Amino acid sequence: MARARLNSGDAPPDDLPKPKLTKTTMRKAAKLLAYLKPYRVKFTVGMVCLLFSSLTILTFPTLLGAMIDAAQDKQTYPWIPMDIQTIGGIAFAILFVQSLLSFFRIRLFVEVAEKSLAGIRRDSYYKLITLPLDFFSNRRVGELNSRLSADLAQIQDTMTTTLAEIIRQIILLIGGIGWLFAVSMKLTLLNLSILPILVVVAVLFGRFIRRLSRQAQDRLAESNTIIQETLQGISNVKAFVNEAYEATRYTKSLQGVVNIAVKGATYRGIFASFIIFCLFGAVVAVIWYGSSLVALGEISVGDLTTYILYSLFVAGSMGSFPELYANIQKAIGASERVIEILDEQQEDVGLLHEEKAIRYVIEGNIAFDNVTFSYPSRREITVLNRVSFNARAGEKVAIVGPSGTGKSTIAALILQFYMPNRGRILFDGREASQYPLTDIRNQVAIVPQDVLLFGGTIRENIAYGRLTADAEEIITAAKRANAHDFIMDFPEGYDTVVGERGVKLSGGQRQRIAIARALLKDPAILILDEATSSLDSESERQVQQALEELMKNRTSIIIAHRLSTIREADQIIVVEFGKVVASGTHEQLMNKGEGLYHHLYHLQLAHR
Ligand SMILES: Nc1ncnc2c1ncn2[C@@H]1O[C@H](COP(=O)(O)OP(=O)(O)OP(=O)(O)O)[C@@H](O)[C@H]1O
Repeated sequence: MARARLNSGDAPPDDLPKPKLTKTTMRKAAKLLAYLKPYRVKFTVGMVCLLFSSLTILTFPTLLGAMIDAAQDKQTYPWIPMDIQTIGGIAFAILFVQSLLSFFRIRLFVEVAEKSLAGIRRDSYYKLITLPLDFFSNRRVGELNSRLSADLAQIQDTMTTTLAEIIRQIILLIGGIGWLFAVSMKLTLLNLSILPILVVVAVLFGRFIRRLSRQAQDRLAESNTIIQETLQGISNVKAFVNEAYEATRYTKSLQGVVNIAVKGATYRGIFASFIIFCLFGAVVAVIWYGSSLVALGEISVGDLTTYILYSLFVAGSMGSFPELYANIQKAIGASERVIEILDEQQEDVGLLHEEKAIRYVIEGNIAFDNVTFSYPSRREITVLNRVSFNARAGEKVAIVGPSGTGKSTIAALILQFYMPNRGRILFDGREASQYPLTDIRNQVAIVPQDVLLFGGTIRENIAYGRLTADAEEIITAAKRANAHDFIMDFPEGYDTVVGERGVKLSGGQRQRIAIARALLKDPAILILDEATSSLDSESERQVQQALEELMKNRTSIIIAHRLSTIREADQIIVVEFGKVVASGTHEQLMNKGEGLYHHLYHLQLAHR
């Protein structure tokens, strides 16, 4: 049964998993009902409207039957006057009340559902942004996002329509069957012996057809992937002269779509004729038998009309239950997954601006004391093994080593994205755990390898370093980061929108924006994850200059890929397979005459 959507948001996809309805799953889902609590008065009023609007609908068949009987000078029920005009008037009055009740029901339910859903959405988002990084490393963010929005859309659909619909259909079903028995016991028994069989067959057949059409959709999606792939890699297709191969591949895939669609059409055709035959067959049977009862004088024509109308109600609600039940199942599965996210353990990060204020100032001394670490998602691999080093406030410390040895992991640990399994990380001689998490992150800035800018203006992107910065401070930071000139070259200057819908910035430009952002933050500790991809020499010079400016007066941890840039470092730490294998200044390490650093340095010189 197709129902119009009354709410915002995307329609939930059909393929949401449906869990078994058990006590535990229901109890979990019920947790979300707490979000309805603040709106319980409106919800209750909505329920009352729903109850009365469903009950009023049930009076119509009786009234209409009585009207037909009144036309033949018969009075079916003593409590309904035998006058067409009066009955017509009553019917319209009830209709009016019913419409009013329906309006309030829909209006209140949608309001309550939207408001409580906004609460669930808000809490899920708050939770997501305060979850530790580990949570995200196990999941693909795009998937998480679409999963969550599909789940929330399903819950929303259930809250706004499915719940109300179930209650309405139950009232119609019970009330309808009650009235059917009241009108004619014999007819009802005949009817009840056919209807359920019909409904069951229809539901089963319907499910089979739905599966077929889903297969057709999947096939179509597959063939669309071919188009997408080839268009994205069109230069490859052309370079390898593989047009013919792709054309055949697509044609084959299309043939598959057609085959399955035609198969679906055959079954759909059978199904439609079967349903039409049975539905009308049932109507014919009831009217046939009913008419003979009328002929025998057992029931009146009005009764027969009343009866037919009630049977339609009952059949309608029986038919709607499978879909409603499936929706509830999906909603419960969706709630479970949302609850799982809401129950995750979050980091100790507040969501109020006041909570950002720094309580313990860090001067900039960092020490790693025998730190051993493996990522929670890959416990079996020890990424850092008893790593120790000491960076005094204001020093430049470079970390070098082959790719994949754990350099970026050291940066992630300084930022407290993860906690060491063993050993300690100290800031100014105090253990990291003694500081509030926000204090550490507020006083450490990172200029990452791959700078991600948000889809806003350049001004907003720089201000992300310190949201309270004024226009002048932003410009000063940009000037110090060698970014001001290129920003002013854009017609809209600082208001230039970057990212997908705006200007695409070059790697070097993005880095300078990130440097300006870090300058604005003015941290005690700076982590510089050098970009692996090399910039052209002019851009490189500009970035290098900006970095020198940024590194002044603070502790800098440089994860270096180009050894030429770190010759001046106060200390170079050489890491291999997660262990510190050597440390010292450039001269000290070179003077050894052998070792990893020496080797790497010569390797890079040779590649110049
Ligand atoms: N989130 C993560 N979950 C699990 N393993 C990870 C994660 N991030 C990195 N690793 C693994 O940890 C090891 C160290 O990675 P890391 O990024 O610290 O190396 P790196 O020295 O910075 O490398 P590069 O120089 O290539 O940037 C690698 O084997 C990597 O596969």
